Amino acid sequence: MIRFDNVSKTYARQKRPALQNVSLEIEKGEFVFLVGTSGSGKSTFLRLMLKEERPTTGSVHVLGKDLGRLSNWRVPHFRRQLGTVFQDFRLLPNKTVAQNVAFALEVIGKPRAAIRKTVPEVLDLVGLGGKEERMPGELSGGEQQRVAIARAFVNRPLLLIADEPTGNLDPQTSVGIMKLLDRINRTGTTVIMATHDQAIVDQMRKRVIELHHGQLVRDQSRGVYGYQH
Ligand SMILES: Nc1ncnc2c1ncn2[C@@H]1O[C@H](COP(=O)(O)OP(=O)(O)OP(=O)(O)O)[C@@H](O)[C@H]1O
Repeated sequence: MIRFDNVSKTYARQKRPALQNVSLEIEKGEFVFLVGTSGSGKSTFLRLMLKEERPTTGSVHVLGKDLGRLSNWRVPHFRRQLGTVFQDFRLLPNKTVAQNVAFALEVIGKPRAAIRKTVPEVLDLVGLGGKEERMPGELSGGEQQRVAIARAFVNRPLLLIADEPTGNLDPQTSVGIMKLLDRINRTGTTVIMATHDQAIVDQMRKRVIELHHGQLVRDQSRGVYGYQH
């Protein structure tokens, strides 16, 4: 599903590489935590998977495609097969909860009738049934993140990429969000999540990949957070 072959990335005008000789494989259906101190390369790793950045050397394969050979005009179609969730939710503030989720389907040309049916289903799945007409500003942080997850999942992506999805949430709310991501993972969606949340990584006991100064220093199944920060 995902393969990094000897991937290094040095940003323009930087001396130190953000990623250095990273090789790994992630299989379909896995749940993977990406950990490491600030600046260790986690976001760079995720951006390479989305083809938002290109490696300086090495190759990245995602969903069977060599991203180095994927032409730019195919990138939007490629990204539609991935769902993304971020720390800061990134909802459209002037659209309702339902409109935020519907928008993800409108941009890919889904028929109206299908949208009308799917949006309430996915909002129920994330525990937001009854809040369809609220504006994002009228929701708690945890609820806003549930909307973001609904939006990411409504296309049934094969891969969900989450960059610190619990970074702005209190511990109890974070547990709810993790239960939801776990449920999504159980439907067969591969989940890759960058995080600084020690309690969550220790609780979930999933595969843990640790980066340090851009190098892969640990790859552990049923792992723990493993370092002090
Ligand atoms: N667009 C960029 N241009 C130049 N340097 C960058 C850019 N993005 C990241 N870097 C550098 O690359 C290194 C890795 O950064 P990255 O954002 O991948 O780390 P991270 O592990 O996600 O950190 P954090 O946990 O703080 O989000 C850092 O030294 C950072 O300063």
